[in-house]
Amino acid sequence: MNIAVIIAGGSGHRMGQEIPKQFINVYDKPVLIYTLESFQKHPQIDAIEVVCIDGWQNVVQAYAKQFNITKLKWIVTGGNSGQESIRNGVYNLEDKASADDTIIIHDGVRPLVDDEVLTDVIVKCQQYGNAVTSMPYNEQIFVIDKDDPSTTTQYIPRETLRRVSTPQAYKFKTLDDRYHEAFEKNIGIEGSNYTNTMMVQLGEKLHFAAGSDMNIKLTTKENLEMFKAYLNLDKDTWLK
Ligand SMILES: C[C@](O)(CO)[C@H](O)COP(=O)(O)O
Repeated sequence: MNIAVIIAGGSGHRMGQEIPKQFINVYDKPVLIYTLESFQKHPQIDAIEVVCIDGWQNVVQAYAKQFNITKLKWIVTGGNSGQESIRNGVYNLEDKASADDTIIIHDGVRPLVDDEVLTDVIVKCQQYGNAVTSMPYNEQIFVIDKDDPSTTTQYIPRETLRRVSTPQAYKFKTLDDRYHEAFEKNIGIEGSNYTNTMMVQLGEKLHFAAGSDMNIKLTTKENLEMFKAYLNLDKDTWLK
């Protein structure tokens, strides 16, 4: 089975809105539903779990019914951080998923994930045991000087870098075991950590899958405007 775990646990403070960003309506549809529709229509996705900010579970249920997200099987309450939310989603699958199932973790606020990106991350995970969506860097990256943070004297050659996003796919047993280990040992769970950085800190080798420039994360108001522009560029795909 291929199970999507959609992380919708954030409160959206960075966008300066009262309503969490995954629930903001764009052309009469919540951002989260655009994301769920991408998984709903992908033939290789068997089931969807949403990890949701507390208090919004009924809203997710109602929207899923309204927009016909029939693959949605479970709604789990998020935690106090991104890593706690993903962990809750993974632990909820312990009596539902098999060891070899592919678990596709995705940010609920990345609504423009397309079929090619989803297919590649699933295929690569089945081939290598895990896969993370990634893109090359096309800007130069300079390191902040620790004694004088508004200056720099060092850069990282961009050819040596990949920027990683979601979806990311992992085999269920490894993912579940690694979350237990990480929370027991307090490794890779603080601050801006995510499944990918936790896995690397625990010694796993990750495999790159194809990414897309369109697969933006809606963090700021400007991202939201960009999202609308993309929707209008390809109305047939996204605004049906
Ligand atoms: C993929 C990711 O950038 C972590 O590598 C993820 O999108 C981070 O999400 P966050 O909500 O900004 O922590």
